[in-house]
Amino acid sequence: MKGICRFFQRFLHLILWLAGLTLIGYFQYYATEDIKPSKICQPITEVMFLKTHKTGSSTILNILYRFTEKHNLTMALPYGNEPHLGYPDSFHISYVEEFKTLGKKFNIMGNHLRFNWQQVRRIMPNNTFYFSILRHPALLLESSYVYFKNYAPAFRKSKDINDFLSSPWSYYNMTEKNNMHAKNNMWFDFGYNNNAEYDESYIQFVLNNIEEIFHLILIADFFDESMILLKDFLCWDLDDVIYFKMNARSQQTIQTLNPENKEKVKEWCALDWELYKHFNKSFWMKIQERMDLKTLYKEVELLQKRQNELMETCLLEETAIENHQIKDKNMKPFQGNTHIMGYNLKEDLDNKTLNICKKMTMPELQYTAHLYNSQFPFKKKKIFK
Ligand SMILES: Nc1ncnc2c1ncn2[C@@H]1O[C@H](COP(=O)(O)OS(=O)(=O)O)[C@@H](OP(=O)(O)O)[C@H]1O
Repeated sequence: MKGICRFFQRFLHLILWLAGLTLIGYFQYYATEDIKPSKICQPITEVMFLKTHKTGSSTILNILYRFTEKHNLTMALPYGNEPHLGYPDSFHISYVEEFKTLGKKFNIMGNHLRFNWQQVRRIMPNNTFYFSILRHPALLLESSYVYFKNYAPAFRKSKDINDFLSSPWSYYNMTEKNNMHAKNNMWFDFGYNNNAEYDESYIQFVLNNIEEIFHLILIADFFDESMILLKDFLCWDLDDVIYFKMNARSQQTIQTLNPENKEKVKEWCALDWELYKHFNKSFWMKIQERMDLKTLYKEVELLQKRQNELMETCLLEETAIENHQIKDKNMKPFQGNTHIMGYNLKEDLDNKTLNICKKMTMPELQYTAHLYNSQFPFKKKKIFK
């Protein structure tokens, strides 16, 4: 009996000793890392991104496309040769290719759509992480104005953006198609009425609704900070959120609102302004809850360092270039009604590096077609238009 007790005592000592060693090893390992992980976690692979317009959303979609390929995931893609998920119609599952066979099995969703929770939840798994991005409404309007100049009737009729803003009601007709780009575009993209009257209880109701569904709302004006917060929420690696800026306007086409009109946007797009103010505040609160500012900016610095390294490795000019300078016509981004910048790759890259660089610079429509064709090899090829 004594022998058995001693055996168990020794066995217990051995277990305690091994547990102690593991703990010491764990703390030593993380003490030597630059950045300590806030927690040990599993990367999230079920993600829905509401791609709002002119908010840096194509840069995020490129990140999601690369993550999808890296982990061999499935993406809810626009059906047939469509570039978007039915926008500006309210989203319906039939806008997704193979929704009947793959519904609830998709991992990632992120193409342009007008949000409709009842439909989206029918095709995405129940544990999906929902996020989106907002931008200051004045900067967004500047960007939309040139991009949608001939597409939105309200813009088409005005001389320039300051002319439009000086008397918006003389150009804006709420019954005309495609005018959502001219007034409260983010509110519209979230699925709400962009022409609704300003009403505090209605606004509060919408903000509460969005908060109930979306786990995270990023802010384009703090893009790199947003990437760090996103990677923290998703438990992704820093490399997963390194990006090259997509869809930037050429310098020559930039029209800037004068200070008076910049202020006026807060009234003209009052619903978007409330949305932005609310989620800008909650963005910084979420950062505070999850990390201190020192850690945040250390990670931002690492992200920018890695981004610069990749720009040097990949890009012929080491920066974005004008559309007419892009050598490979298959790598030209869709131009809207303006001039959108793109990239030239270096010519002597090895295959592995070339693949990384190509995917980081591939414009949205081309990448959508590429993913579609590899996800649905037996369907008619999607071609980018
Ligand atoms: N990383 C980063 N940081 C800050 N801003 C960024 C970033 N990436 C894209 N952008 C700017 O976002 C604008 C394009 O937005 P979208 O890609 O959402 O446009 S679209 O709706 O898909 O056409 C476009 O804005 P403008 O240049 O003002 O037009 C891009 O320059």
